[in-house]
Formats: sequence, structure tokens, C-alpha cells
Amino acid sequence: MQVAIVAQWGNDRTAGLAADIRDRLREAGVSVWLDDATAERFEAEGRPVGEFHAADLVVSIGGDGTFLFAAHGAGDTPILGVNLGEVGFLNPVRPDDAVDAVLAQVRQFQAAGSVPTRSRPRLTTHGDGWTLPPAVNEVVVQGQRRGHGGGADLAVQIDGSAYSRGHADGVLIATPTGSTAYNLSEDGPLVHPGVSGFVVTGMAATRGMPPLVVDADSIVSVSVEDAAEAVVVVDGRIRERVEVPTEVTVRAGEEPLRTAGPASDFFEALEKLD
Ligand SMILES: NC(=O)c1ccc[n+]([C@@H]2O[C@H](COP(=O)([O-])OP(=O)(O)OC[C@H]3O[C@@H](n4cnc5c(N)ncnc54)[C@H](O)[C@@H]3O)[C@@H](O)[C@H]2O)c1
Ligand SMILES: Nc1ncnc2c1ncn2[C@@H]1O[C@H](COP(=O)(O)OP(=O)(O)OP(=O)(O)O)[C@@H](O)[C@H]1O
Repeated sequence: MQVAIVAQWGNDRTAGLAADIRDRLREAGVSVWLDDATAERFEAEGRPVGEFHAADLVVSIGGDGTFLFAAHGAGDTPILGVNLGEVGFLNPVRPDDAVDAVLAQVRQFQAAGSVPTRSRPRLTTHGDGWTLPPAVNEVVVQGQRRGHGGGADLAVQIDGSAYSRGHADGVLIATPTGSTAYNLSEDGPLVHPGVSGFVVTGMAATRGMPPLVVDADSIVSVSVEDAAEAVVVVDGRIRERVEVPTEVTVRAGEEPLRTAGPASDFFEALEKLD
């Protein structure tokens, strides 16, 4: 079995826990990769997180940002999230339980050849000649910047039917996972993870554009006009600058995100947002 660990960088606690988990896994005969930044702290050889899709299990130690970073490299390899972040909405395992939680996955893998997983949908985004990596939380299509003078004229279509047209800072398409993040700040609805669908939420739209929940098979297209440029942002981290006018298409990705380990309790996790 191959386990890959990514620990939030610049943090002694996450690096220390990564080393503890690595040592216990090695005692159990499991091969371990550490991400480059963490390995460097121990003067060991690391692996880029972009290669972690080749592991059997990815362990992410940190907050939501670290989980999203791990998810962008993990492909369909399951991720077990350990919370050492400020919010840690996406990470259900407490640090004290981390070693046991990972060893439990190892036993499952050794007995059955795989670990039990849950899946969460991702979003894929493309435009004229470009495609972005899948989003776990959301895709934002916006003008050059937020705020006065920075928006764009946006037209949103769902499966080819016009939904809304007008000036706005942007439009946000969120997964149920991402409904608790940026979508919530823009007054979009919370979506229970058991619901199959996505949310389309306008950002400071000048004309009415109520948040809309669409079927998970829907194709959302956003046409952008009258702006210096359009900016498309995946999970707050990956940005594509696009010449306008342009059309951006967002739909469910083929490969969902897979998580391993204890399930997170949605209502308990909401308390972390207070
Ligand atoms: N105004 C806003 O609220 C705003 C603006 C930009 C980005 N974001 C969010 O930040 C995310 C990136 O997270 P980051 O940690 O790399 O950036 P970050 O460091 O800017 O943190 C954003 C905050 O969102 C929290 N968060 C992230 N994903 C979450 C989720 N699914 N549910 C609940 N809370 C969540 C993080 O813990 C953190 O408190 C983006 O996907 C976007 O959702 C929010
Ligand atoms: N081991 C790592 N190697 C390279 N980049 C990393 C690593 N860990 C984290 N990062 C970068 O830092 C970002 C996450 O850091 P961030 O400060 O947002 O922490 P976090 O995990 O959200 O925790 P917190 O809740 O404490 O903010 C990732 O998106 C990634 O860009």
C-alpha cells in the first residue's frame, strides 16, 4: 500500500503529526510519501502533490486550504482529512485520532484491497480553447475585479435556457461541498451533502438573480460582455484570465472527489462556521 501525506506548510504541528503518522505506517510495512515542502523540513526526499493520484490513500493535515490543495493533486485517490486548521470544515478527523484513523484505513486496504470511500461531486470548467482543473468548492466567473467598475454584463443559461441577464460582480457555481464557503458569503443557500445538484449564485447582481439550485447533470453557461477581461477562479486558487466577450461552461466533472475515514457530520461541522 502507498500512502501520501500532505501537511500544511510552515507549521510545526502539522509537520510533527505527519512524521508521527509516517513512522507508524512504516512500522506497519506501508510505503509513505511526504509532500515536497514537508519532506524538506526533515531533509528527506519528497514528492510533488501533483503525483499523489498514484497513491492508494492521501492524508491531508491542516485546514480547508490544505485539503483543497491535496484534492487538486489526488485525482480519484481517497483523501482522509485531519483538522489542524482554523475552520477545518472539510477535515473530520481530530489530530489526536489521526494515527488510529489512518491505521484503520490500512487494515481495510490490506483486507479488501481498497478503502471504503464516499464521493463528492466536482465541477469542470471550459471556455474557448481552455479547460480548468476540477473544482471541489466552486467556480467563480467574474469581471476584472470585484466592486465598483469591476463587474461585467453576464448572461446565465441552464441547459440552453436563459435564466438571468444583467450587470454583476460575477456568478458563482458551487458544489454542495462549497455551499458552506464563498457561496454562503454571497447569500447562496446551504446544500446538504446528500443532495445531488449545484448552486448558481449571483454576486452583487444589479437586477434580481435569486440563487438557483440546478440538477447535477445541468450544463451552466455564463456569457461575459462589457468588461476589460473575465476572470474564472477555481476554489479561490486557480485563475484563468479570459478576453471578452466570452462564454464559460461549467458542469459536473467525470471524476468525483473521494474521501476516506470517518464521515463528517454536516450539522456539527456547521458549528465551526460560527
Ligand atoms: N468572501 C469569501 O467568503 C471568499 C472569498 C474568496 C474565497 N473564498 C473561499 O475560500 C475557498 C478557498 O479556501 P482556502 O482555505 O484555500 O482560502 P482562504 O485561506 O482564503 O480561506 C477561506 C475560508 O473559507 C474556509 N473554507 C474553505 N472551504 C470551505 C468549505 N467547503 N466549507 C466551509 N468553509 C470553507 C476556510 O477554512 C477559510 O476560513 C474558496 O474555494 C472559496 O470558497 C471565500
Ligand atoms: N505542503 C504544502 N506544500 C505546498 N503548498 C502548501 C502546502 N500546504 C499548504 N500549501 C499551500 O497553502 C494553502 C493552504 O494554506 P492556508 O494558509 O490556506 O491553510 P489552511 O490549510 O486553510 O489552514 P488555516 O485554516 O489554518 O488557514 C494551500 O492552498 C497551498 O497553496
